Amino acid sequence: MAKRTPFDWQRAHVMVTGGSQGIGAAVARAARARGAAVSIIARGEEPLRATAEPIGAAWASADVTDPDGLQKAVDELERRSGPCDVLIACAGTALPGRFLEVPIDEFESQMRLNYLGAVHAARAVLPGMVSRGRGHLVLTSSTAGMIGVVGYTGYGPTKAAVHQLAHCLRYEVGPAGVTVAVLYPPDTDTPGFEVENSRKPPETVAVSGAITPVSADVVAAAVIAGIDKGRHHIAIDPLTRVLVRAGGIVEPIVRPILARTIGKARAASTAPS
Ligand SMILES: CCCCCCCCCCCCCCC[C@@H](O)[C@@H](N)CO
Repeated sequence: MAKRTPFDWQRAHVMVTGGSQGIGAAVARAARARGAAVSIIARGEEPLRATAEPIGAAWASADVTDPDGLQKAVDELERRSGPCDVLIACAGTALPGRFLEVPIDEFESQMRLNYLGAVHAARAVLPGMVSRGRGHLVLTSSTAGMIGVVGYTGYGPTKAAVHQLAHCLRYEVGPAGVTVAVLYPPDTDTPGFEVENSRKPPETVAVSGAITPVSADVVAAAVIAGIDKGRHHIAIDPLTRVLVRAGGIVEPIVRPILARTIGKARAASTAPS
């Protein structure tokens, strides 16, 4: 079998959406450390500047839910640092809660940001990648996009949608030389995770406990290794790796185990003290 040519980071222009903090910022730093030209896109100018300037990255402020604004930012960054070779779509949020207690607009806002934000980012860079016959897209799903997790009725479907987007898109752009990869981070220690934790129902905390949170740098290192190896699936922890491999076979096995954990957590949280 022909040996893969290692990815040439030194000649690459890497763009990261949601790049001003958390996983996005860690990925930007890791790509920069490999010698890539890095551009980061996020909404707030101050956090962007604070992340970009110390590592010598370019930045542009844009909201990934606004396709026109995002396209302008991508065009500007491509004028500055050359065509985008790698797009890592990290912008996203998780707003857990019980289905009937989550405000209805949060279902829509999470779908707009997590799913449509990935769609808009991919559409902004794909015409160029396809015409050049090369490129890497990394779209961020989640462990919670692979398996139903209690308390994530608003979030999980957005990440399942990202997973499906990548699978459908790969058929179209793979033959043109573009690799479409899906990243499945478990709980990751980021500023967003602190906010998420503050609103998790106890049963979500109980189930999430099955996987120990990882650092954003660990996720970033997995992204870099995944691109180096041309992987289509980038999972970090062993449990998520099993879920990614086994997909639908695992769900019926896992469901009764999770149901017991949830039952115990509910009973403990409603027991009189
Ligand atoms: C023997 C099988 C047990 C299976 C247990 C599966 C538990 C799965 C726990 C998933 C935790 C949720 C992961 C969400 C991760 C992030 O996407 C989220 N925190 C966003 O910030």
